[in-house]
Amino acid sequence: MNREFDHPDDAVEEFDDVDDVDELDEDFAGLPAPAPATFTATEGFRSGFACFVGRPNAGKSTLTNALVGQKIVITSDKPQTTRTVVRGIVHRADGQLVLVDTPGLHKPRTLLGERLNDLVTSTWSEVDVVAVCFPSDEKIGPGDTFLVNELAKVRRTTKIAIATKTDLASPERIGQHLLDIAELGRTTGTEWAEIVPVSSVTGGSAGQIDLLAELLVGLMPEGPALYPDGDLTDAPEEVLAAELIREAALDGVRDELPHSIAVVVEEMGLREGRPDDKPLLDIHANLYVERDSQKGIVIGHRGSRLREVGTVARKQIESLLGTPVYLDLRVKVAKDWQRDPRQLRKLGF
Ligand SMILES: Nc1nc2c(ncn2[C@@H]2O[C@H](COP(=O)(O)OP(=O)(O)OP(=O)(O)O)[C@@H](O)[C@H]2O)c(=O)[nH]1
Repeated sequence: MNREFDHPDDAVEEFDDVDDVDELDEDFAGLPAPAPATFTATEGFRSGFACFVGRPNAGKSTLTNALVGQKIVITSDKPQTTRTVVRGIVHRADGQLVLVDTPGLHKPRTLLGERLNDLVTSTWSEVDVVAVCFPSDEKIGPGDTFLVNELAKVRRTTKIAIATKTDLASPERIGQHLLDIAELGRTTGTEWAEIVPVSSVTGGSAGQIDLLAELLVGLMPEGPALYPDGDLTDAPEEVLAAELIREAALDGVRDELPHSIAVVVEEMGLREGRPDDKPLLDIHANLYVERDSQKGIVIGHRGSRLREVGTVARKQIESLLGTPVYLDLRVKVAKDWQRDPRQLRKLGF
């Protein structure tokens, strides 16, 4: 084994980038304060819950962020990145949409997989609309058919189909894809209320994100706003911070390692004794892996990788929460946590 990997704790101690904070104070303008809550119901105003489902990597999290207009859900090119149910809130003049982001439905191989699948199916019956995402650069496959068949059993919920990632496919391919989606609806007995092609990266009207928001709001029941103006998510800040750290840690790791990484924020609070105009948010987080060998990979040569992960995550957390952050990140081994009910509970599943 590489000797550097034997001293992960040195690496963790080296990771102390509080010095960066002064640098940051200068150009840190902060985010605008949230507007006061307005719960008054206007005639014709609609509000409700929608959730995106689809095979792993279908683009659900990216779509949630595009609709909300800010990154509140982590994304990655590793399948099955999404674990927690984070709600994004879309504010429009004609209504409010609360988006529930669910993990991808897949054949469970571990206890974690089973729990995630249960979470998905119970969400479907509680929301107003389920939107199934079918990536336009991939053919509809057995996984999609399995999912839509399962969804068909949830009778009352309105279903729509979204052809995601249209920027990655030719117009002909998109046309065929839309026909295939309609056909899948027929063979599974699912009535699509809408079939909408979108791209989350194209921007402007060509991406059709705004059109999707309008259609979704139109499918919601009439009712007052459910969340105050300006709220973009109701996920606790600890969860958002942990997710951003996990996202940074996932970048560049391969094989089974992505699934072995879990992050828990142990402590988070404003540092005492700081001047009002120079606050500092202390975050102490543990990054869990399943085996000793994985610890070395995450930490990297003399802690270089962990430092990089910490810096990327810290910047993302700062931009989301609007406060300079001191991030203390430690790597720990929770042996085979994906298969161990006690460990799963501890890690929040
Ligand atoms: N080109 C392009 N890439 C996209 C688009 N939407 C998502 N992606 C990419 O596709 C990959 C998967 O996107 P996610 O949003 O994480 O997918 P997901 O369905 O939430 O994935 P799980 O968490 O595994 O269920 C990421 O690399 C995204 O950047 C899109 O509209 N266009």
